[in-house]
Amino acid sequence: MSLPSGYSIRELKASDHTNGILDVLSGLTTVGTVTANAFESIFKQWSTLKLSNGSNVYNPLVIVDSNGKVVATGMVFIEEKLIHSGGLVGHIEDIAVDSSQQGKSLGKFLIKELSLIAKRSGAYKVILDCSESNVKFYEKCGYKEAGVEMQIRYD
Ligand SMILES: CC(=O)SCCNC(=O)CCNC(=O)[C@H](O)C(C)(C)COP(=O)(O)OP(=O)(O)OC[C@H]1O[C@@H](n2cnc3c(N)ncnc32)[C@H](O)[C@@H]1OP(=O)(O)O
Repeated sequence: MSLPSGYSIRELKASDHTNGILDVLSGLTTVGTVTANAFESIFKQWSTLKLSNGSNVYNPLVIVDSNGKVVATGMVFIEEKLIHSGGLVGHIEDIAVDSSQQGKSLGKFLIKELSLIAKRSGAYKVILDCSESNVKFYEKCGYKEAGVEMQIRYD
């Protein structure tokens, strides 16, 4: 599977603050105020954290169009556990494809790349939470329903 012509995938950069990523994420949920300083500080924190095996904990990716504008984004966060002999679990988070770019397999490509990062980092599984309306999409990406999400909110 490859990206459509004109699109490319890469790791998030500190300079992506002004590159459309926050607009893309607003198609997923409320983004709120993220100043350039806050973006840089979060980016630095994500870039710094490492697992015991040296792999990155945070792995944010973006897909950009031929003008370099972010049109899709998502990340896999790798959790280091005590169980499963110090096993690693990937958590797919904050997946969003710009509304004008949906249906071009960008989301599927992004999930494939994020899942591969988790596998290469040593994860024994990758999990995610999604709405009922996105179940079919994740099934097309090879994921299967397992368990029920529970939450308590403080916002
Ligand atoms: C862990 C999380 O972050 S969950 C939150 C996911 N994000 C959102 O809901 C934000 C808004 N939605 C989006 O950003 C996008 O619609 C996404 C990420 C859900 C899908 O991205 P797209 O690039 O549009 O999907 P893509 O074109 O790769 O679709 C892959 C396949 O899934 C199918 N598909 C995509 N979305 C859906 C859906 N909601 N229901 C059923 N099938 C779907 C496509 O038809 C395609 O099928 P095919 O391979 O047989 O042709």
